[in-house]
Amino acid sequence: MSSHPDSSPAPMPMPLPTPATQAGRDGLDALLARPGRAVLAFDFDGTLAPIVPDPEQARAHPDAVPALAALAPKVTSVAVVTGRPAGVAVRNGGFAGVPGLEHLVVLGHYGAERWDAVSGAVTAPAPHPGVAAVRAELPGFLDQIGSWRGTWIEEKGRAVAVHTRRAEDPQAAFEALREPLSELAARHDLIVEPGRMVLELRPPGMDKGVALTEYVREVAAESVLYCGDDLGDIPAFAAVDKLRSDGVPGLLVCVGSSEVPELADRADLVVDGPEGLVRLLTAMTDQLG
Ligand SMILES: O=P(O)(O)OC[C@H]1O[C@H](O[C@H]2O[C@H](CO)[C@@H](O)[C@H](O)[C@H]2O)[C@H](O)[C@@H](O)[C@@H]1O
Repeated sequence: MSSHPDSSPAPMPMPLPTPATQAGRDGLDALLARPGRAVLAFDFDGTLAPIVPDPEQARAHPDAVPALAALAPKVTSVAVVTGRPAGVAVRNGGFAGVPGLEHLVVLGHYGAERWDAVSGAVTAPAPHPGVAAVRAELPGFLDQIGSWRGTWIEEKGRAVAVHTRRAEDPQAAFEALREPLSELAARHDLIVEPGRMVLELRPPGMDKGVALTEYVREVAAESVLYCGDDLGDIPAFAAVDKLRSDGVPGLLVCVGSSEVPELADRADLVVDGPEGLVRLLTAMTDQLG
């Protein structure tokens, strides 16, 4: 066999996995049959970006943005739907100015904020007054209910999050703080959004399911793929279920983890970490030619 670059064989296309459910297979078939009418939406942390102890250090997997950029021109739209502020997801994801992602949309704060690559601007509602009140009260409140060493507060602008991943016992800290933080949130007309070793106090009225459904309608998509890894993605999974019952085929993909087993149970396809998602995106791109 010659090793000359001109005569080297073309790389083998990445094999496309088969979804475990009929609804998922229908969703994937519809997406591949009419990619020009499909929306692909992805969570950020744990899905496009590996989980790390410090949220500031989270970055998209190095192959994730190139994989999205290769696939995006073949479909109607690619969106990132995240609990992060939209601007933070854009920065940590490295999503701005990427050829192929000229029409990317990032729906931040569970859909309350929106960044789009066309304008490069973020639109957002007025801040909820409860967030400022909770921000002021939270440090003293945490001291009062007991010291969970390693627990810390993430300032998110339109929300505040209490992280337990770096506590001595992350799960015990999460469980112990959940109820008191729910009461604190309720006193200020906020809700608690639980996630992977994090309890976020944020305004009510928006979730990833509402955000995804509105976006699918806005771009008149005829099929949808949603991929996530966390509890905050469950409303988006439920939204895809509802869209399917309304006649819009969909594929639910879970980036599996031992921290959120319930999401894998609801998915049509489970992939192994952001690397597994990159393999899926590459296989879809290969399939679409
Ligand atoms: O909707 P997402 O994009 O999944 O964002 C949800 C939360 O993600 C971040 O926290 C998670 O990722 C961190 C970095 O890997 C990790 O340290 C933490 O334990 C995870 O919960 C982010 O910090 C939160 O604000 C988001 O709500």
